[in-house]
Amino acid sequence: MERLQCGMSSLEEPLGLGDLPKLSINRLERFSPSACRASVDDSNTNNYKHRNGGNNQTIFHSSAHSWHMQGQYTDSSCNGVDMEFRALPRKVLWDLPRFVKIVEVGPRDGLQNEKNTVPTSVKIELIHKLVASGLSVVEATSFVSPKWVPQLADAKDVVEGIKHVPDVRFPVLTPNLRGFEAAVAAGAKEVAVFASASESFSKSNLNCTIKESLVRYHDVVTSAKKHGIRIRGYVSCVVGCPVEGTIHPSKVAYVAKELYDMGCSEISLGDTIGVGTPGSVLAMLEAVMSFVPVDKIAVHFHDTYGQALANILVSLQLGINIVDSSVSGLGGCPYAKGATGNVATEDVVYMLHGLGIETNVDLNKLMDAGDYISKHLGRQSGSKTTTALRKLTT
Ligand SMILES: CC(C)(COP(=O)([O-])OP(=O)([O-])OC[C@H]1O[C@@H](n2cnc3c(N)ncnc32)[C@H](O)[C@@H]1OP(=O)([O-])[O-])[C@@H](O)C(=O)NCCC(=O)NCCSC(=O)C[C@@](C)(O)CC(=O)[O-]
Repeated sequence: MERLQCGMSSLEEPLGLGDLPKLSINRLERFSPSACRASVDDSNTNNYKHRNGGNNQTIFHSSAHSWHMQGQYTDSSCNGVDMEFRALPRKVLWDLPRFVKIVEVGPRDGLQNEKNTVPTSVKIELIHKLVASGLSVVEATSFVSPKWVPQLADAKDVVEGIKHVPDVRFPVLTPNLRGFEAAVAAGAKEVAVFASASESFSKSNLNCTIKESLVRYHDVVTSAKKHGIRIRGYVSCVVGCPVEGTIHPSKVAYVAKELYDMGCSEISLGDTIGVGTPGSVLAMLEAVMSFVPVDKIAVHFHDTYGQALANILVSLQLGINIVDSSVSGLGGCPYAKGATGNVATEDVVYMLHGLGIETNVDLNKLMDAGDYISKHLGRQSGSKTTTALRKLTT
């Protein structure tokens, strides 16, 4: 009990650089002004380095100076002031990827937490709208116990309703072999397993210890390999846990390494209760990157404390180019008290396009998908971008 109170109170303060563990944090040096200057000097006007799977590659960002309005880039003419603006992001922000793959998790992470179960037909229509916006990976549902997550008890029907959609990945969550087999029987081509860096959260979310969950997932991965099914691995509570408080990066690195070594093709790091700040996220990523290649890491931020975009930016600067997000900022975990929604996909797209990073997503169509589900849920969109842009156009 004493431990629990202690843990809870530690989450009242933001986790910052003061909480950095004694890990090798040599990458921090790359954030120093002198390191940035060196990078800009090396860049020779429009070119600069970015890391891709550990290799340095020179890229060109023609629209890094642009801002994004109603789905359009607004490139102004090249006068002296514009040139200065164009140079600015490269002086301050560097090492950014050219393309970011967005993994839309709204239909699963978003809708699993709704008080009223959303009808299957609405879920399917939402997924179609998300795909129409250009998203190429949409996490569709979970094959978990309906006693634990009744909102997603229609998983089979959802997969049935989207299986004809070509060229889009639809991963589904599977907590055990039983869920995996049901997913494959329904026609799923990709699954995700979800472990935790916190023992307490593992117990409340999966009713087992971290080790037991990893044993289960080993069976799932073995079976997935046999079926040629791609498998994603989540680690939740990567910065903080609602019960244990601060989670040490070494615990996250351990679970991430286990999932990667057993054969997960991508490891998504979930700040389940959204307590991370760029300082604590940096330390956590640093630890994981010692064991998992940067191009296999995704970040998954809930926006409880309004830190998600800042955390994504710091992740991009480390070379990560896969970002999970949820349309309209839907979400939360039924087993993580106090967790609010994921960062809104619309806000992520707005920021990325503003940085000149491509996503292949049409912001207007994405906002339409957000409007559709928000209207159904009877509430305003959780996306600040949608709120701002809709005010301009109505
Ligand atoms: C893992 C269990 C099943 C253990 O649950 P349990 O109660 O320990 O397991 P059990 O084996 O005793 O089974 C209980 C009942 O569920 C059935 N069952 C068992 N497995 C399945 C299955 N796959 N599909 C359908 N039914 C299943 C099983 O047959 C049995 O039915 P009964 O005999 O009582 O009628 C349960 O704890 C569970 O389903 N947990 C999932 C909870 C969940 O989905 N949480 C939200 C995920 S969000 C998250 O983890 C974070 C993430 C990924 O979003 C990242 C982030 O945000 O940071």
